[in-house]
Amino acid sequence: MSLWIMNGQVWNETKQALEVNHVYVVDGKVARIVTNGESVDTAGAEVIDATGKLVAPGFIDMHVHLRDPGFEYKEDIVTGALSAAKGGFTTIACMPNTRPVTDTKETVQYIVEKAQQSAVVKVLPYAAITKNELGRELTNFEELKEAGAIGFTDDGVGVQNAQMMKDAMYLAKSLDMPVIAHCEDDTLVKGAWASEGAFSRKYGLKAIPNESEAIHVGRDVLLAEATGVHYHVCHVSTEQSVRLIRQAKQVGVRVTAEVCPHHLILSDEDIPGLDDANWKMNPPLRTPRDVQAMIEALEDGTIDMIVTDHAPHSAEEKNKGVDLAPFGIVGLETAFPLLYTKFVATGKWTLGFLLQRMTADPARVFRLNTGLLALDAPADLTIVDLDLEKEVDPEQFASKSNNTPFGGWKLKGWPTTTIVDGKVVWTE
Ligand SMILES: NC(=O)N[C@@H](CC(=O)O)C(=O)O
Ligand SMILES: [Zn+2]
Ligand SMILES: [Zn+2]
Repeated sequence: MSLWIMNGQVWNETKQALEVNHVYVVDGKVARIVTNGESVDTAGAEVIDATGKLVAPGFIDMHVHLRDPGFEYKEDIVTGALSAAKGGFTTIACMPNTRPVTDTKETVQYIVEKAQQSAVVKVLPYAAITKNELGRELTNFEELKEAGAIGFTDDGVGVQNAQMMKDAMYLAKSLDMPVIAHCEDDTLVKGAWASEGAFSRKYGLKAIPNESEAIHVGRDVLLAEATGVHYHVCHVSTEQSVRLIRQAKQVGVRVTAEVCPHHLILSDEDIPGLDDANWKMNPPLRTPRDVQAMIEALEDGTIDMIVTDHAPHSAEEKNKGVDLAPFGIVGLETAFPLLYTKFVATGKWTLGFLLQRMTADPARVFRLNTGLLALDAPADLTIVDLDLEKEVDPEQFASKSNNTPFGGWKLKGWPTTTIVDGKVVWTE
C-alpha cells in the first residue's frame, strides 16, 4: 500500500517559506520527502495531485466532546470523527462528560473499541477524575489507564474541593498520567452565562467574573508544584489565568495550557444580543483585553496549543432561549480556516507557527506518536487549499450539530483531503 502525494507545498521551517515537495507514503508511514529533480520509483502507488495546496501534518485536537455514549442525538464517535477529518484533524481526544460519564473501564473500552471499528480519525479518550464528575469520590485511575484513558479530567465542571484535586494529582503522578482541568469556581459563577464586561453591563445581566477561572488555575499550579504532576489547563480565557500560568512555568511547574479559536477571535463585545445561544459557551467570551492576552500567551508559549472544545448541542436545545440553552459551540470544521484567515493571511503569524500549535506542540505535550511530517512518522496528513475562499455553512457540517457563531463568515484555507496512517479518510 503506497501513496504518492505530488507537488504539494510543505512548510520549511528553516527557510520560513513553503516549498514544493512530494511525499511518498508506504505502509502507513512517510517513506520519502522528495524535492523536485530527485527521482523515485512510485509504480503502483495511489496518486494525489496536491499542486498549489498545503501538505501538513494532520491537526491534533486535545479537547473534543463526542457525546458518545449517551447523547448520540448531539454527536457520536462516527460523526464526530468525520467532522474532525473534514476539519483536517487526524487525532482527537474526547472528554468524559458522556452518559454514563466515562468513569469506568467498561466505558473507556467502549469508546476505544467503537473508535477502532468505525472512526476515521484517531480517538483518544480521557476518563473522569471523580465518579459521575460529582467531585465526591475519585475514580479508579489505574484501571482507567489500563483500559486506554490518556489522562484524567472532569471537563464540564471544575473540581471544587482542593484536597480532592491534590489527591487526584498524586495518584496521576504515580501513574505518569496528566491531570486536565476545567477551571471554574462554582461559588463565583452563580447562574450567570456572560462574562463581566461591556455586554453584560449593557443588558444588565448577572456576570461571570474572570476570577472564577483564575482562582482554580492559581490553586492548581500550587498543587501541581507540590505533587509534581503534569497539569494541563483547559480552554484558558482570562488575562489572570495566563499570568498565573506564565509565572508557574517560570519557576518550573509542569503546567501546560490550551486555548480555543473563539477565545482568540471573539470578545463579549461581538455578541449580537440575547437571541442567539450560539454565542453562549463555557468559558464565556471575555473582554477584548482578555482576547489580546490569549494571543500574546499563545505567541510566547505560555499557552502551548490550540484546541476546539467542539461541543455539539441540538438545535432544539440551543433554541430554548439563551438562559436555558446549554453552553458550547462546535469547532472542528471551522478551526483552521478561522485561524488561517485571521492570523496567517493577515501576516500576524507565520503558517509554520499556526501549524506547530495545532500539530507538533500538542503531540509533544501529550507524548503522541504523530504531529510531524517527517521520515518514518505515521502518515497522518492534511491537504489544505489555502486560497480557497468559502462561507461557513453550518448546514453542511459533517457533525450532527451546527451550533456555531461563525455561520456566514467568509474564510480562506479549507482542508480538501485528510489522510490517517496513509489512508485517505476524507476528501472533498
Ligand atoms: N465548553 C462548553 O461550553 N461546553 C462543554 C463543556 C466544557 O467544555 O466545559 C460541553 O460539554 O458542552
Ligand atoms: Zn470545560
Ligand atoms: Zn470541553
